[in-house]
Amino acid sequence: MKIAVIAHDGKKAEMVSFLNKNLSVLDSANIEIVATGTTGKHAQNAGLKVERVQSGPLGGDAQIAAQIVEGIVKGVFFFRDPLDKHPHEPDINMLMRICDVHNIPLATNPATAELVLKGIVFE
Ligand SMILES: O=C(CO)COP(=O)(O)O
Repeated sequence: MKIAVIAHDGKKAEMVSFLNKNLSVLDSANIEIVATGTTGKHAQNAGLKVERVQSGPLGGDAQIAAQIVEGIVKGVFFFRDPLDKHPHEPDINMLMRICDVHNIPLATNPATAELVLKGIVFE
């Protein structure tokens, strides 16, 4: 199963630590990860194996949405920063809408991500 991970700048460290903490769970469930460009770079720099698409503001959110529409991505972990502004807010809203259109689990903070991951693993 493939999941997408995305984190705004203020949340990238939290995303890397969430992935590191759950590394063995992700591996044992054969979960592949696709990430937006800069989030993926941070994950790769921490030694994690992830596929990268474009950076979010350059269309990465749209690329992940397309993978949801195509039935490739089955869950989204999107650690949004509610205290920052994002010039590509329309793309962010579009991605969240596409998750709802296709009934794809969407975790927007680490607490929810833990619960969703448990659900995915024990599915
Ligand atoms: O902005 C983002 C999602 O909206 C994240 O993109 P990056 O991972 O490229 O920073």
